[in-house]
Amino acid sequence: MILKKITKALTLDVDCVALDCEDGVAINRKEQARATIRGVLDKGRPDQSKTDLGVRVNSIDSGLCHSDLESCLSGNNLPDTILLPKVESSEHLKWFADEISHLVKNDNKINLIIFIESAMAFVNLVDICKSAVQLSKRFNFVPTTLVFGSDDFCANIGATRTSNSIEILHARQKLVLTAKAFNLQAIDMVYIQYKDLDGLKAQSEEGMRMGYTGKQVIHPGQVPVVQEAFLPTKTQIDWAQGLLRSFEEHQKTGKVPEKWLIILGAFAYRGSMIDMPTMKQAQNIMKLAKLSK
Ligand SMILES: CC(C)(COP(=O)(O)OP(=O)(O)OC[C@H]1O[C@@H](n2cnc3c(N)ncnc32)[C@H](O)[C@@H]1OP(=O)(O)O)[C@@H](O)C(=O)NCCC(=O)NCCSC(=O)C[C@H](O)C(=O)O
Ligand SMILES: [Mg+2]
Repeated sequence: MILKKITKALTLDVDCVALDCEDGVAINRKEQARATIRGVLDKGRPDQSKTDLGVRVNSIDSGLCHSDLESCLSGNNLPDTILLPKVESSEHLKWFADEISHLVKNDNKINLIIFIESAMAFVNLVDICKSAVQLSKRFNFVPTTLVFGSDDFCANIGATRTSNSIEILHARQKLVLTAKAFNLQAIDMVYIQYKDLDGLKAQSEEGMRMGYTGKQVIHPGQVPVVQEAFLPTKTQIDWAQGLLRSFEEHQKTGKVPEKWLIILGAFAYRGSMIDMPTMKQAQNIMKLAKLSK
């Protein structure tokens, strides 16, 4: 990623900027990318910026990861997050924990975002998550997120891309399911046709409905479309607020609002049966709405 793009990325209203040493950088530019990233970290984050500043290092098996980590973890300003691509086993996590223990000298905890992007990674996914959680208790990193690396995944399993993405459906569902089991965020696949904003919107909304908490973006033009797709709509917020208000009222007064019909512990609200799972969905919507303010 060249400095011009990094500078622009740091002005965007995004949750995390990933400074890339990996697949966005040509093999003969790796040293230059490390030096540029070191310079950006040394300058410090722009004033008032709440954006998480991350570095995507090269994969452990590439043989380049140690030098990437050494460079980005060596100065006074550390990145908030390391994005570790092509993680395939708990051994990879052990290697990473050992590196971090040697390179991070103070008590700082670095966030870890794990890219899952091969058949072997999916076969070992539960072990990878267990290992990340266990190791984080003894080493100074915090696993926060799994990312679905769909492009590498398709290359790895020899899949052909289709318009309805059937070839990645199982993996896409497995990632979100496993992430949630370990209380990790799940970040959805990248949409590489960066000029096709309608296609991006449809894929983003699909990911959000599947339970993903966000999506990778590769171009500034993708940011507003993805943010809108992952935030609750006004209609959803009105529904959730109304439901929670009515429920609180009911809890206080013990009276059933007239519009509620109690049936075996459930009640009716705006024409739907509501029970505890639906209340939790309403709470999820409000939590997300508050986070986005
Ligand atoms: C895809 C691109 C190469 C297109 O770049 P470009 O032709 O320069 O686009 P534009 O002329 O439309 O750019 C308009 C302005 O926006 C800036 N820009 C473009 N992209 C970025 C960016 N990523 N971050 C910040 N700023 C950006 C341009 O500089 C222009 O600025 P200005 O002149 O001031 O108006 C390019 O978008 C790009 O390189 N994107 C990133 C590619 C990348 O990182 N790929 C790797 C990540 S995806 C992945 O890893 C997949 C995953 O691992 C998997 O396996 O699935
Ligand atoms: Mg990849």
